[in-house]
Amino acid sequence: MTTPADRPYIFINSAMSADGKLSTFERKQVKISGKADFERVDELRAGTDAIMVGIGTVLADDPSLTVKSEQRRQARIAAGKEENPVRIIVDSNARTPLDADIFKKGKGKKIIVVSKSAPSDKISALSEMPETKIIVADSANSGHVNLEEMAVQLKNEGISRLMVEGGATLNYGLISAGIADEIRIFVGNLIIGGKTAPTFADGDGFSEENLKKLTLESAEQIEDGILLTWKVGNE
Ligand SMILES: NC(=O)C1=CN([C@@H]2O[C@H](COP(=O)(O)OP(=O)(O)OC[C@H]3O[C@@H](n4cnc5c(N)ncnc54)[C@H](OP(=O)(O)O)[C@@H]3O)[C@@H](O)[C@H]2O)C=CC1
Ligand SMILES: Nc1nc(O)c(N)c(N[C@@H]2O[C@H](COP(=O)(O)O)[C@@H](O)[C@H]2O)n1
Repeated sequence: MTTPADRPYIFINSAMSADGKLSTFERKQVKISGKADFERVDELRAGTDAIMVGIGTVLADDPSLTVKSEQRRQARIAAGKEENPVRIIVDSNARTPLDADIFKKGKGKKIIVVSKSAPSDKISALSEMPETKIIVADSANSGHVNLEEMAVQLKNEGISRLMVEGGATLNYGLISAGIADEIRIFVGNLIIGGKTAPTFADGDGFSEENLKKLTLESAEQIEDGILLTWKVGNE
């Protein structure tokens, strides 16, 4: 059993529709938030040590996860940091495409977290990508990466503050592992619908006696949406 001191402070930032969806049934990136929220997310990115997504988001959206503002990148450099936070993909089977935007856009370190059963040829191909480190984590019972053990390894890499940008399955994995400390959700002014569209937290779901309790820290209107900030009760 690890303690919060053994791992980074982990917060999830997502944008969801008014009906709780992260994207459409086609699982393609949807513009949920506007310019003001985009700036807020960029500021959050610039203030973290690392940004993490699941392999599902890489395959669906191909994000670059870079800090977009030149001014914010320069401020990081002036503070003695890389211009982008470390970019991390949780990818048990080393499926990250070698032509993913994370490798093509922006400077800085990348970490791919794989499980011990990932194919060795795929691991070695990824490890040859520039500024890329492979972390091999234990497998959870599900066969996916053991997120708690991964978090300890990331702390040992010098990551103290970790921002997670989804998607639905990774969000649930972190919350159910009891290692998500804070959740920031921008609720946008649209309905996406669809029973197979990803929600903020998919996975198996909690039974009634195990529901995860949150404490509301703030609710702030941004343009036509609301930013909700919650602390997660992990005790
Ligand atoms: N609106 C928003 O803010 C955002 C929306 N999205 C949307 O979300 C969708 C993608 O979500 P989703 O498909 O759920 O993919 P995720 O990005 O959540 O990645 C899930 C994958 O991560 C890997 N993984 C490894 N270990 C674990 C673990 N212990 N727990 C959970 N996952 C693990 C698994 O694949 P493996 O076993 O192969 O490793 C799993 O399938 C897309 O439609 C995207 O557009 C995504 C981000 C933000
Ligand atoms: N904050 C926010 N608002 C939206 O409307 C979104 N669709 C997302 N999606 C996330 O942003 C990632 C794209 O990052 P890059 O621009 O490529 O750096 C995407 O993968 C989702 O994580 N976020």
